[in-house]
Amino acid sequence: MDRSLLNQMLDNVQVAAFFETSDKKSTMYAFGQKKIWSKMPDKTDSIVFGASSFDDQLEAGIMKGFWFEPEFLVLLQDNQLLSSTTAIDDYLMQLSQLKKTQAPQIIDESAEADWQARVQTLINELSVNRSLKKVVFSRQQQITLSAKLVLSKVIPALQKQQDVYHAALKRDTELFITATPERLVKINDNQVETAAVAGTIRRGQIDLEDVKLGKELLNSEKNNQEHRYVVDNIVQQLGSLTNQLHVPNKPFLLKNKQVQHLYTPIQGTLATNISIKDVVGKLHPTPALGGLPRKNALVYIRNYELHPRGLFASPIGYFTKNNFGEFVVGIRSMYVNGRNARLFAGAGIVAESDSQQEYYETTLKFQPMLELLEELSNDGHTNF
Ligand SMILES: C=C(O[C@@H]1C=C(C(=O)O)C=C[C@H]1O)C(=O)O
Repeated sequence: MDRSLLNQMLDNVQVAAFFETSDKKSTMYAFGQKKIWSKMPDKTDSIVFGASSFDDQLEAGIMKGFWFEPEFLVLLQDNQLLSSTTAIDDYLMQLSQLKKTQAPQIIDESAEADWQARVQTLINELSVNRSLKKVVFSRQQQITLSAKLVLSKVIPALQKQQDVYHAALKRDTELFITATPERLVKINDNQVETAAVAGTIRRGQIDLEDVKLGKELLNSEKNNQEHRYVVDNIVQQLGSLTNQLHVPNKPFLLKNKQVQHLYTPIQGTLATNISIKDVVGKLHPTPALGGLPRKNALVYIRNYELHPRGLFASPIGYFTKNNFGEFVVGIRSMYVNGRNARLFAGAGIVAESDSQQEYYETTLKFQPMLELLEELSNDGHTNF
């Protein structure tokens, strides 16, 4: 199957979604809208794609949350097409000639100058206020581009980034794009898979340094504490929804290009009559994206982050009428509307955190989207 035609089709329709697993075994293209919602619907008689807003703060457009039942779906499994080729050909016939697009250059950038100072205030608060244990604090970077982004260019550039999920959601001029390492939940029959991803250190320049940094992360009391908050909370939240949970007693390392994380995969068997929506609703936001206790952390985020998060750090994915589905969290992400982009990065802050290190960590977490923009500005000819 010529993927470039499918990618072009994403630009030809008003509403679309793209979802690819980190092992690249499963790729989905969803085109056109049969129905739309701003909140995750309870059920579907086919398939629904979408993303929730982080905590329902006032937002416009897709950042309020956007869900749709597609008109047409293309599935690839291990690069093999599962959909009928004639149906695809018929649908692709609607492709209008695409206008030649310009490679988008970054023409303006602005960051939150006082973020590190606000993190320090948060650290001070965490050391005196025992009713707040962890807050995942984020910042945004605004970027003005010289030209609009088109998904037919974005998707192949995004796919160059390895070992992460690739997802995109589009409505009219709006796009949300993520290269996230973090699955929120996958449900297949009655099997549920989730993971705690929290605790971060950079990658080393050479193997020896990388292994040393990995060990440092695995042995770091501060990072293990941050991570345990997430594991314990997931286990607690899933308690009433599952019959059995398998939780390794020690985290592994999950490595991406810029960072490595502590990672605990968690599997279980779903109790009867539990929907994927119930699971997403219970888990989101885990203390990897919100904090602990959840309510207090969300109040803190609302009061001290400068902008609402929209779809950042929120569930993005799909589910079917048979309660199959997969959701990831929209981190290492950006929102684009026309020529304006907003990039997001956050870090879990605890009383033992160092504001300068957290600043550096968020700088690394912006990189996937900055590299994507760099790649697009060279029209796909950059080799990182
Ligand atoms: C919030 C982000 O990442 C989350 C926070 C992490 C941490 O604090 O160590 C690690 C992975 C993610 O769960 C982000 O990338 O923006």
